[in-house]
Amino acid sequence: MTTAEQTNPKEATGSPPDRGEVLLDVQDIAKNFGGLRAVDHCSLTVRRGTITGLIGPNGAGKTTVFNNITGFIAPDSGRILFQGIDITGLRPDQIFAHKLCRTFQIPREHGSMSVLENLMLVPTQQIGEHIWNAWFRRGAVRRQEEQNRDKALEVLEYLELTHVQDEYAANLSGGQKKLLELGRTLMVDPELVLLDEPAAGVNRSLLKRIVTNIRHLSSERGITFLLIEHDMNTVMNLCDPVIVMSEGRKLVEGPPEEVRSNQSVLEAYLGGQYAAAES
Ligand SMILES: Nc1ncnc2c1ncn2[C@@H]1O[C@H](COP(=O)(O)OP(=O)(O)OP(=O)(O)O)[C@@H](O)[C@H]1O
Repeated sequence: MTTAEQTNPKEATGSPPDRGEVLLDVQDIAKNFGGLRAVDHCSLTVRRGTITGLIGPNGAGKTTVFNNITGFIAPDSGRILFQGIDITGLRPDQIFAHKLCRTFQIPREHGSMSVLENLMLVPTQQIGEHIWNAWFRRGAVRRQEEQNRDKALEVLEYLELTHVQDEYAANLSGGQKKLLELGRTLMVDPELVLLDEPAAGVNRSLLKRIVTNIRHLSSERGITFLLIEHDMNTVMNLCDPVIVMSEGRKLVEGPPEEVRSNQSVLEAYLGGQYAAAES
């Protein structure tokens, strides 16, 4: 057995001791869809300052865990703490307001709006949304819109998307749409960003930019990341620690090189093929 943390599925807790405080604490969550157990008493933690990878074979339950954390699907049982606050069962917008943000496997841009407008739409506690504010506090509303626009322009510059700011979002390439998704999270200065397959459908040069951006946002702005990714090169380059899920639970957690050579991870990925080759 390697030094990667090998966990009993029912007691899957803990992480390497030499990291920052626990930012996200997923405690024993379960989610069934009819007779199918998608998440099976899964526990995991994400420590502040890390870029944590969440990997596992298709159907392991990774996206369902993301949906549970971000309020898109409530878990049937278990608890989720973010910065020590119980966020279990809160709505997505309430969780977003805690500065826990996510991107989607398939980007969800507003195609008929410009790239700049897509960013300006991100809810940043806009006072103009209340009708009486729009009537009686017009100056304040205008100032906030200006601040919002300045923030959006800064995000676009950071992500090197300024040249497409007036383009319809529908016209962006797959990689640019992923960058726009990342940009939406940056509108609220997030604490934790969950990225669902940031490398999927992205060409090599844009993938390099996305990886560089994630690294810089982590080291320069102190943003913590949890990302699901099937592209192992990206995971190995970017993530530490790496959490492996299988059959709805955390199987192993550890540094990427240890996880890669872990026997139970190989078995989980290769399943029957691996067992047959061994015998
Ligand atoms: N809304 C749903 N209704 C019914 N079954 C679902 C639903 N969402 C997910 N599942 C099932 O739950 C299981 C876990 O799915 P999930 O998408 O969480 O896995 P995953 O690890 O993210 O897989 P992938 O890597 O292929 O995206 C799968 O068997 C999937 O078919």
